[in-house]
Amino acid sequence: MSTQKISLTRYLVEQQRNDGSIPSQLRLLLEVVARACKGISQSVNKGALGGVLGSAESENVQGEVQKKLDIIANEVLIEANEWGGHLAAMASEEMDSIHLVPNRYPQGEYLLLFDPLDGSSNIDVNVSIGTIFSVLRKPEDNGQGVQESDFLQAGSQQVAAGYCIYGPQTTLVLTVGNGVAMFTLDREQGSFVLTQERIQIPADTKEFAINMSNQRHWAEPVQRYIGECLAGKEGPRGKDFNMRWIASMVADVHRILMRGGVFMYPWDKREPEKAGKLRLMYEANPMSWIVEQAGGAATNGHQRILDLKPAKLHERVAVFLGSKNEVERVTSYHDAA
Ligand SMILES: O=P(O)(O)OC[C@H]1O[C@](O)(COP(=O)(O)O)[C@@H](O)[C@@H]1O
Ligand SMILES: [Mg+2]
Ligand SMILES: [Mg+2]
Repeated sequence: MSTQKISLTRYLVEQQRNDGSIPSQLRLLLEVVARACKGISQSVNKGALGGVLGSAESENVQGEVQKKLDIIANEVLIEANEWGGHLAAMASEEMDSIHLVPNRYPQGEYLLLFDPLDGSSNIDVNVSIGTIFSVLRKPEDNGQGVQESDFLQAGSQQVAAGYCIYGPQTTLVLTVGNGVAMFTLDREQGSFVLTQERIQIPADTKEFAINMSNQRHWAEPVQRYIGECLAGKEGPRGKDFNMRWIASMVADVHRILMRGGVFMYPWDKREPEKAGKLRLMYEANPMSWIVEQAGGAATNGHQRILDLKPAKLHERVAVFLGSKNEVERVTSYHDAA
C-alpha cells in the first residue's frame, strides 16, 4: 500500500476489506477517537490563547491535582464517544469509576479506556503531551449490565490500542494487532494521513529513559542495569549510552518507536506498596501492545505486561519496554535477584 495521502478512514476501510481485522463497529469507534484527538489537539495548540493552561484545582482518583487540559480532554473523549453507538462503557484516568453509555444512546459491544492527557506536567511548558487509549470487547452480558469487572481483562485481550501525540506534529499511532501504523494530522485537510506503516523497533539500542532523580530509591536489578549503562565503553556493556527523559510517556515511547531505546518506570522504595507509578490498563497495556507489535518487548521486570490480569481499574504497574534485547536483559536481572 502506498503511503501517499491515505487517510485514516481509508486505511481502516482497506484493512477491513483486506484481512477483516477490523469489524465495522471497531472501525467507526477508532474514527471517533481520532476525531476527539483532533479536537484535543486544537485545544492544546491554542494554549494560553484558549485559556486551557494551568491547574483546575481539583484532584483525580489517584490523588493527583488535575490540570484544566486533563479535564477538557476527558470531556472531549466522553462526549465524542457517548453517542457513536459503538461503545458500552468507558474508563479514564480522570474518573473514579466506569462511565456507562446512557440508555438514550445506542449501545455498542466495545469498552474504551483512556489516559486523556498523558504528561500533564508538560502542558504548561509547551512540551509534547498525548492521549493514550485501549479498546476491549465487552464480555457476554450476564443480565446486570456493564460492570467495572468487565474491564478487568489482560492486555492481551485488547482489540485496538493507540496514542495521539501533541508535539511539533500531531501524530496518531495505532495497532489492531497486525503491526503498527502512524498517521500525521494534516491541518489544512483536517484529516490524519498515513505516514508510516509496519514500524519496527531496533532490537538493540544505546539509549535509555528513566527518571534518574529516583535512583537512590530503586531496587538492585535496576541499579545494576543502569549502573552498567552509565559505565559506558569501559564497563561490562562495552558501549556508551545516551539518556532521554521527557516525562511524557507518550513522547518517550514515540521516540523509542521511531529509533529504539528502553523506557523504564520501575517500582521504588518511596511508596513500596505501589507496584509502580504508571497505570496498567490505560498506560502500560496499550503502550506494551504497540511496542510488541513493533517487534519490541514490555515487562514489569518479571512478567510480560500483556499477561497481567488486572485486579482493579486504576491498578499500577512497573514498566520496562522498548528494544527487545535491552528489555530482556533488565528483566533477566530481576529474575537473577
Ligand atoms: O514526573 P515523573 O515521576 O518523572 O513521571 C513522569 C511520568 O508520569 C506521567 O506523566 C504520568 O502520566 P499522567 O500525566 O497521565 O499522570 C508519564 O507520562 C510519565 O512517564
Ligand atoms: Mg499518563
Ligand atoms: Mg493523564
